[in-house]
Formats: sequence, structure tokens, C-alpha cells
Amino acid sequence: MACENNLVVKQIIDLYNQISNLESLKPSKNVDTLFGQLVSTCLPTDTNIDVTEIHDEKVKDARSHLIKLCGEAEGYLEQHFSTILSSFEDNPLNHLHIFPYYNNYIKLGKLEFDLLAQHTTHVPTKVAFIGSGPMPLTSIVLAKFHLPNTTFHNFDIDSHANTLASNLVSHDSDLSKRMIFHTTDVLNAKEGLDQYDVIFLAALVGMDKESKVKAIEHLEKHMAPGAVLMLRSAHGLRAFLYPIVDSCDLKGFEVLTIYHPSDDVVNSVVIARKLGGSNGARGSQIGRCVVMPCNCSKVHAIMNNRGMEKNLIEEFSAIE
Ligand SMILES: C[S@@+](CC[C@H](N)C(=O)[O-])C[C@H]1O[C@@H](n2cnc3c(N)ncnc32)[C@H](O)[C@@H]1O
Repeated sequence: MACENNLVVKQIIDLYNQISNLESLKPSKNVDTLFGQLVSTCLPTDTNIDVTEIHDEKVKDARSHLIKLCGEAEGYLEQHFSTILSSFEDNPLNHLHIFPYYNNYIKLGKLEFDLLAQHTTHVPTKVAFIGSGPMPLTSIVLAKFHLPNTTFHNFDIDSHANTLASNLVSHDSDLSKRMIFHTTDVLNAKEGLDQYDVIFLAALVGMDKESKVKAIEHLEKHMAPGAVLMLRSAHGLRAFLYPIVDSCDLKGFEVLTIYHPSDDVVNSVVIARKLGGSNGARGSQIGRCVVMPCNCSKVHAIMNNRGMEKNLIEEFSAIE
């Protein structure tokens, strides 16, 4: 049955129609309910829905608009809670649990740290997060729980987001020293990008394929050879919420792993290494994606720590 006729896809489009008619996407009971329903409708991973197989133009247009609406709502949600947290008398970082998706970031941060540890031999000293937002939770979670000696440079196009974010960490004796904020569009960030061992690109930077690839190409141009790029992607129904990053979007990189969680961590994680480094990634392939996804990836279904569910992890072996 064509994907667009799938009952769940129809439910998603129905929710999209309600969301796109909202006056505002700022947090409210109605907005929270609709986005809560949307996320839980898109969460199941036991479907064979592949959004790239959807040919109905209306559904394709609805998906690309829905991704943008989700990004806008996520920004408002972060602004809302960052403002509340900064009003606390004591250290706002003691109250992060009031953010509805804080636990998702705890799990996502652990997943990204574990994948990073699998593919790097040394602890990164300097990490950049592109698209950090008013609630730079990825940097905070990694800095607090996984990388206690690493400095995080947070980049956001929105100066208000950076003002809120720096207020959030300013009361923390440790993170106020290790979290630095830069206001710029990623495409204007040039010098200095080669000083980071790891660069994260937020899911919401580049909301469509063209702008995502533009951001990746920019980073490829300015990153140090051998440096690691961590991206967020989406798989199955979750691709109605976030853009997909394919390994072939990563020209000039060696794609190391694409990990599709099956629990409530919504984003898939893509980890890649810029070619030309001393760690084996062949410089001769610069300008091409060293591995192609199709026939060279071995897909391991691994049991996660809750037993029956399976996560999909795609390990790539370079084409000989
Ligand atoms: C809402 S945050 C989500 C990231 C989340 N806080 C985290 O820690 O993983 C995404 C941010 O990306 C920023 N952004 C979008 N496009 C960008 C661009 N081209 N350059 C820099 N930042 C961008 C937005 O302003 C927004 O604040």
C-alpha cells in the first residue's frame, strides 16, 4: 500500500492541518497537546514508512512545512523555559528537569557520547555546537555528565537565544567558564572552525535538504581534517518531524555510523569524520562521500538495554 494511504500518515497529516491553522506556536495547552500527539504518532519504529517513497505532492509539501513548524515551536518552547529557569534564585541548572524533553536530551547526550567514544581515541578538548538555542541542552548534558574538561563553543544565529542561554549557565561556577556563545549564521562562521575536535550540527540548522547540505559543505570546507562531525537525522515516521541526513550528503567525510534509536530519543545520530586526517580516512577521496550507503553497510540489529526493542545501527565499511 502506498505510504500516503497509510492510516498513520493520514493521522499525521490531520495533525499537521490542525497545527498549521494555529494562530501561534508559542507554548499553550492546545499547542502542547497537538505537538504531544504529533510526537507520539511519529515515535513508533515498527512501521515500514519511508518518506522518500512518498510521491503525493501534497503529503511531501505538508511534511516539509511541518518540519519548519516543529522547528519554530521548538524554538519558542526553549525560549519559554529558558526564561522561566533564569528567573530562579539559585542555579537554573538545578531545575532543568522542568523542561518537558530534558530526559530525551539526557538519553541523546549519552548516545552521542557513546558513539563519539567508539570512534575517537582521545577526549575532545574543544567542541562546537551549531544551533545551540536558548536551551543549549546538548552542550550542557555533555559538559555536566560526560566531558568535564571540555570547552563548548555554542553558535546560534539568534542573539536573543544566546542571551538567554548564557544567562542560564552564568550562575554555574563550572559551566560559566566552559560554555562560550557566538552569534552568527553557520554559513558566516569561517575562521576558527578548524580548531574543534568535534562539531555538532543541530537538527534544526538546515530544515530542508538543500540548506542542510549547504551547511555541511560549509563545515567540510572549514573543519580540520580528521575532525568529527555529529549530525541529527530522522528515520521512518520521525522524518515528518526532522530532516533526513543521508550519508551521501556528506561529501568529503567518512561516514562512521548512522544510529536509529527505537525508544523516545526522536533523532537519529550520524557521526562522520572529515577526510584527510592522520587516522586513516583517505584524503584521496576528498570531494566524494567515502562510503555509499547502499551495498556496503552492514546493518546490525542490536538489543538495547530494555531487551526486546531493537535499535538499528548502520556500520559502514569503506569501499575498497
Ligand atoms: C532550538 S535549538 C535546538 C538545539 C537544542 N537546544 C540542543 O541543545 O540540541 C536550534 C537553534 O538553531 C538555530 N539556528 C537555525 N539556523 C541556524 C543557522 N543557519 N546558523 C546558526 N544557528 C541556527 C536557531 O536559532 C535555534 O535557536
